Amino acid sequence: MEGVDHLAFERNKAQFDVDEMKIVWAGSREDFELSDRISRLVASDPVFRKDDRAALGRKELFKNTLRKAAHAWKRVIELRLSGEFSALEPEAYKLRAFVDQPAFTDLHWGMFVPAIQGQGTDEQQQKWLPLAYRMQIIGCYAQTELGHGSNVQGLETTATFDPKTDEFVIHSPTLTSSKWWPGGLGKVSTHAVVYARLIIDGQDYGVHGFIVQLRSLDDHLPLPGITIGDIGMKFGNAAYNTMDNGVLTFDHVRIPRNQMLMRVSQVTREGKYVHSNVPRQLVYGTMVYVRQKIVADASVALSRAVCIATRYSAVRRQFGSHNGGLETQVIDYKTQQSRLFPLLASAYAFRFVGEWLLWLYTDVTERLKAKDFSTLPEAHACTAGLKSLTTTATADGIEECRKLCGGHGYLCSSGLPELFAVYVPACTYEGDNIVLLLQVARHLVKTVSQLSTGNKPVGTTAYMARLEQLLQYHSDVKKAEDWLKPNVVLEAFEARAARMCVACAQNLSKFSNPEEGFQELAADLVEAAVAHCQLIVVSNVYALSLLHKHLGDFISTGCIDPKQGSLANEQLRNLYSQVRPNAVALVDAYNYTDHYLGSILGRYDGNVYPKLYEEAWKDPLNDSIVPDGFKEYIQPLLKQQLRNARL
Ligand SMILES: CC/C=C\C/C=C\C/C=C\CCCC(=O)SCCNC(=O)CCNC(=O)[C@H](O)C(C)(C)COP(=O)(O)OP(=O)(O)OC[C@H]1O[C@@H](n2cnc3c(N)ncnc32)[C@H](O)[C@@H]1OP(=O)(O)O
Ligand SMILES: Cc1cc2nc3c(=O)[nH]c(=O)nc-3n(C[C@H](O)[C@H](O)[C@H](O)COP(=O)(O)OP(=O)(O)OC[C@H]3O[C@@H](n4cnc5c(N)ncnc54)[C@H](O)[C@@H]3O)c2cc1C
Repeated sequence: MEGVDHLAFERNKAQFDVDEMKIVWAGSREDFELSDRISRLVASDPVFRKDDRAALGRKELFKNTLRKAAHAWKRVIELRLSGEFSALEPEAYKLRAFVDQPAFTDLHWGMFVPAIQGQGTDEQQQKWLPLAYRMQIIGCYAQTELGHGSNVQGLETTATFDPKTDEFVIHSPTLTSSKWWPGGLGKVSTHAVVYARLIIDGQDYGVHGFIVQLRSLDDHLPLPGITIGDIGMKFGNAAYNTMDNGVLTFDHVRIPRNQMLMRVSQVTREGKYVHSNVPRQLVYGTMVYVRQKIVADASVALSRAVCIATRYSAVRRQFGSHNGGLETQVIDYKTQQSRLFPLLASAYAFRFVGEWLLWLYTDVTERLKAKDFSTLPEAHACTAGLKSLTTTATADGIEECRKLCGGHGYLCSSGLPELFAVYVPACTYEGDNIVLLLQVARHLVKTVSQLSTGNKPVGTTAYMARLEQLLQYHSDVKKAEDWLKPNVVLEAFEARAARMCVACAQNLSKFSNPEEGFQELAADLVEAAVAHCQLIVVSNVYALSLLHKHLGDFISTGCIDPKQGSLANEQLRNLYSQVRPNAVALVDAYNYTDHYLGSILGRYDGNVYPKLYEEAWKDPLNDSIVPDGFKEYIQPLLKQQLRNARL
């Protein structure tokens, strides 16, 4: 029934202050009030309706996205939500909160602007950022090519310095050098930060960033030498098809020398390459920035799915009726709890580890300003590893939430198929998850190999300083509640990670060619990297469900024995019983509006069945009782069969 809270009985079970938890989830009271205000504004604005996406064709879908993005920008300005331009991140997130589907603005604010901020000189920032902030130009991040994405050093686009004219000539020498994938590129962006091989006097200086105008600011047509378009439909129906991921080729396009991003390296008027003594990897800085953002995004995406699955699990009843009484809520089944509650915990864990990663990223950014590069390897390893870990867990978690909702989870009106289709490329973009874990593994093996030189590991590898102790470690857990002691859990995760890293390092040492060994042992190295990254999350937040899931590692590395593993599982069941009365309240704390969730199963009021039934009839297929095509194709067949039967 309308207006009745079918989940009130669940909300009354909460054993904590939901309003306080809303502040914790938002990060601060100010952030809560801002996000609450924006979400309600969006929910009440018909321009931001989401229920029509599945029925729109690609062109209408895209046009509608442009309309939403333009309206969102206008509303951000009207409502004075646009903070000081220096505080850019909220800009990007405010717009994303309004548009709430992939759009060119993601890459304008999320990559084009940060690339200029991070790799542009002060003069270049003063010239280009005001144009970008006012959206007088629209930018994208054009790095990936048809032939190379993971291997940035393999990019083929060239930027050849012409000393006669003081210009770079940007060119696509091969088909595989075509820029391919950049979001916002296909139909909207007027400019791009293009990553290309810097060539001076025949010498290749590797990949650098260049600001290139792509389209006229008058008629939006591609400039001379530029061929540009969309790469075509992607996974899912609406999903990422609201984004114009593009293809771009250059035919000897000339740009002024001062459009090479020159904070890290410079080219003088005379054509001299100057590389101040900073790590060349600073050219990758934008990717590091986005990877840490993606960890925060993971907690949002996973919490949306968990909110839907938790509320529906509390509404859904199946089996268990006695004497005509109510059937059992599926959330009370231990199997449902063992699948759902670890995801509920993960959403919170990723939210908090994302805060920690933002601190780490901010710290390394400040240090870089002071030419202190000491924590750059740690920042790269943590952003790469946590981006990989959280996006894999979130993509798998959204699919698990669909399954937790049974058949109705497969309906578009559950919100889960769209959420999954929009989310899963996160395992690939901003770095393929395996490639990134291999970067972490390199960092770990290097750390272990340097221990013998007296090099003291710091940051998230500090536990390696206690290697002797960790290699002797065996848990002294004797009863289930021992697993509630944070230090007991932490030591087990440290020992597991240390032993897996050392085992890899020892096996690598058997190879005369280290690179060959690394390739041969890559699968083991990835597992060791996962163990290390899970330790980072655990040391910042949570554990037991991970320990249970990876029990094989803990037992095979001798950290715990099977009995202790079963005690952990026993403790996990006890914890599920403690979570159960708080489950609905814990997802209420995300403070998501029904509009934002876009899910009938996840409705705040739990009024699922009437709304599911109502929604079905809105499907265009129900516009007619006899569907188009039936009389044309099926009825003749039926009649023919009937005639044959009478013969
Ligand atoms: C507000 C909105 C927020 C976000 C936007 C919204 C949504 C996002 C949606 C879509 C965005 C998607 C955009 C993209 O996908 S952009 C393209 C992304 N592409 C990649 O991520 C490419 C992945 N590949 C790489 O990063 C590199 O190729 C590599 C795998 C790291 C290898 O690089 P390479 O130069 O060959 O280096 P190595 O030889 O492996 O290592 C040499 C040395 O360098 C160190 N290193 C590597 N990378 C970094 C780094 N980023 N920072 C610091 N140091 C780095 C590496 O550890 C090694 O060090 P040693 O000490 O061992 O020598
Ligand atoms: C939705 C979406 C949006 C995107 N937006 C942008 C954008 O705005 N700008 C941009 O520049 N790019 C963008 N990209 C491109 C994206 O960054 C790349 O696709 C990503 O970096 C992966 O690279 P790849 O496609 O070359 O994968 P590949 O590296 O070809 O991966 C294929 C397989 O090879 C494996 N592999 C590759 N190298 C190794 C190795 N050394 N060892 C072991 N296994 C390996 C991978 O693990 C994977 O299983 C986007 C991509 C998507 C899907």
